[in-house]
Order: sequence, then C-alpha cells, then structure tokens
Amino acid sequence: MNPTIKVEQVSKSYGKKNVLNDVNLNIPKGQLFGLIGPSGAGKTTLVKMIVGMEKADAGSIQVLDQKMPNLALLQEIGYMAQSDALYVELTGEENLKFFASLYKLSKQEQKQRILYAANLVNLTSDLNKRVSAYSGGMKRRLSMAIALIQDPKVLILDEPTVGIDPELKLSIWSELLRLKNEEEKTIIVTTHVMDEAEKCDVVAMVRDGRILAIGSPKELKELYKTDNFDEVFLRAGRKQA
Ligand SMILES: Nc1ncnc2c1ncn2[C@@H]1O[C@H](COP(=O)(O)OP(=O)(O)OP(=O)(O)O)[C@@H](O)[C@H]1O
Repeated sequence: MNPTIKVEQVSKSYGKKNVLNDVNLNIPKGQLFGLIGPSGAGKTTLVKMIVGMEKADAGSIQVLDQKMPNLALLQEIGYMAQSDALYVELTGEENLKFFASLYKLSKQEQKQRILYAANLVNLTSDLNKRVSAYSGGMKRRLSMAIALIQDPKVLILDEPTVGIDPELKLSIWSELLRLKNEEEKTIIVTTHVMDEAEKCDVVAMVRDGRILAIGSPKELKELYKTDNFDEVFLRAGRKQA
C-alpha cells in the first residue's frame, strides 16, 4: 500500500531565501508523525504544502494517492494552522456550523460532529459566546475542533497545544492517540514540546529546511546516545553546526 502522505524531493524558496531543501517523507496510514525543529526551520511551510496551501518549487507531494494541491481532498484533510482563522463576530457554535457546512455532511452528522468536536476540546459550555470574547487558549481549542469537524482521514496540526492548560493538553493527546489507534487516522503534529514529540510514532527533526534525522523517539535517543529527548533536539542541532 502506498503511504498516505508522500513527500518527494520537495524544495521551496521565498525570494532568495531557501526554506526547504530536498525533503522526502513517507507517512503510512495510521501513523502519528511529529515534526520538530527550531523556529524558522521550515515546519509550517512543509505542512502548508502537504495541505495544499503552498506550492513546492520542485518535487511532488501526494496525499491519499492524489497529487497536491487538490481542492477535492480538503474533505479528507483537517488542518489546524498556527494562527487562528476564526470569525470573531460569530459564536463558537456558529463557527463550527459554518465550517461543517463546507463539507459533505448530513444535518444529523453535522450536529453530531459539532457536539463531538466541542466536547473534545472542552468548549461545550462556551459555544454560545462570541469568539471575540474567547481567550487565546479557547481560540486554539476552537481551531482544533474545526480541524476535526469533517472527520477527515488525515489530520495536520501545527503546534496544536500552545496556550492550552496541562490537563486539557493530556486529554487532547489521549484523543489523538485514540484517533490513530482506533480510527487509523494519519496525523502530523508540529511541536516544540519534547514530551509531545515522544508520543509520536516517528519524529523528523527539521533544521534549515532539511530533515536532519528521522526515526522513532527510541531510535533517535539511541542515535544521539541519550535518554532525554530534549537532549536529542540539542545534539541534532549541534551536529549540524
Ligand atoms: N510567505 C513567506 N514569505 C517569505 N518568507 C517566509 C514566508 N513564510 C515563511 N517564510 C520564512 O520561511 C522560513 C521557515 O518558516 P516556517 O514558518 O516554515 O518555520 P517553522 O519551522 O514553522 O517555525 P516556527 O517553529 O517558529 O513556527 C522562515 O525563515 C520564515 O521567515
């Protein structure tokens, strides 16, 4: 079976700045894949290309056997961007309804998905408030609910737990693991939090637009001869320097 996400020899520049350099990834169905690396490494640019929001200068990207970008595939890709794209004059529920209406869902499915997604991120009791009155963390949570609304096969979450309290963070991670284990969702998460990276099946370390190392957290710890994942991150960076 082909991998759910296939990135082949992808490069990208903005003007003269080379942001990604010959990136190759194969992410099979049901894998939880982490992208880590210092700020500016190219993680967001890479996930935006996988979603189809940016075009590669060279190379190709396939998701679910289709070449990206591909509008029809948005039904199957849930994307949570780093900055929230919400309608702040609408309530949380109205936002969820709006995004749900963009997808092929029956009215009944729409209702169920809104209940599920709001409950997952603990927003049920705040759904009637306008988003302009939400805190930063509540907006992040609403963005995550929107990413899940159409029950996509692929979830791409760019720093999903920034600004979210530790208890909810744990419940979000346990749901991500459930989605992977029970529903075989394919999930990409970018993160700066090393204990989150350790929950991934495979982690890629990105720096200066290149993948420096890729493997399971255990393999990366062995490679960099440490028990501590923070140290893996630091040593991978140093090796390149
Ligand atoms: N639209 C753009 N135009 C010009 N430069 C850009 C654009 N988007 C990103 N960049 C540059 O590309 C590089 C990679 O940015 P990117 O957002 O992909 O990094 P990142 O690894 O996601 O960082 P962070 O962890 O801080 O989110 C940075 O130097 C950034 O300034």
